[in-house]
Amino acid sequence: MISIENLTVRFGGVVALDHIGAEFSANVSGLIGPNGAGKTTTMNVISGFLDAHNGHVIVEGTDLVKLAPHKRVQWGLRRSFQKEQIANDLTVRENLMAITDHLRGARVEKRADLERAAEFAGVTGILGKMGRDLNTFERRLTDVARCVIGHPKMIMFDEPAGGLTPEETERLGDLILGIHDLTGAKVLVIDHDVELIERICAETLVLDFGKRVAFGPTSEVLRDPAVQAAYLGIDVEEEHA
Ligand SMILES: Nc1ncnc2c1ncn2[C@@H]1O[C@H](COP(=O)(O)OP(=O)(O)OP(=O)(O)O)[C@@H](O)[C@H]1O
Repeated sequence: MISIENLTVRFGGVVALDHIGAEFSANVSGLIGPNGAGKTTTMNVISGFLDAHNGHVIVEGTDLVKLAPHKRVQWGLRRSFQKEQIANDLTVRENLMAITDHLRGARVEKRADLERAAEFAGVTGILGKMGRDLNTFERRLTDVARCVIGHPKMIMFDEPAGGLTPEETERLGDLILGIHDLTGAKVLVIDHDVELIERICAETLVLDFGKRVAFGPTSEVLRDPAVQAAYLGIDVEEEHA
């Protein structure tokens, strides 16, 4: 269970998140909303890039908002970024080792963990390739491998389908769906690709202007007129006229 309670973030006069609450029980959940809705702010608060003015994010009994950011990684929090954090002058293997090096455990276990993550993400064949030589999809797969290393408990993906072809998006969706079975982690996905969200996220939270518009099973949420008006740009008045 990922329990977001009363989460509030302000930037000066802008209320980026206004007392947001949602209890995600699905293995893969979605977070959607138009530009400026507060999606990235939510992810930044959970990962520790930003401080919340108020509220809690409780996962498996731990309030992540209260943990120091580096302790959140040790606890098992992982995230991907809109622009992947892959070092160009390191190989894929070295990029993955940058994660395992920061985790506790014996070297042999870390190596096995790395190999398992690489195999899962489908990057075993490119472990020797330099970061700068990777195409967009290979970078994204490397990012997935980074996220599943080291017994994660919660993984957040920020627009994972950005810049991918429909076929690549489908393969990435399959991978994300497999993460819980591999690691036991809960997954939270932000994306503008509603088809992807509908396919892989059992539950979805919709934000608009920092407020909760809807939360629940994804198919129900996407049919909600308030969501269609806010997110999909459909004029509800017109629809019902
Ligand atoms: N560092 C900041 N300083 C001031 N305002 C900010 C800052 N970061 C975000 N905001 C504001 O907070 C609100 C929420 O922004 P956020 O980036 O979370 O939205 P988003 O839903 O992720 O949008 P997008 O889909 O465009 O990435 C917006 O009004 C934005 O302008």
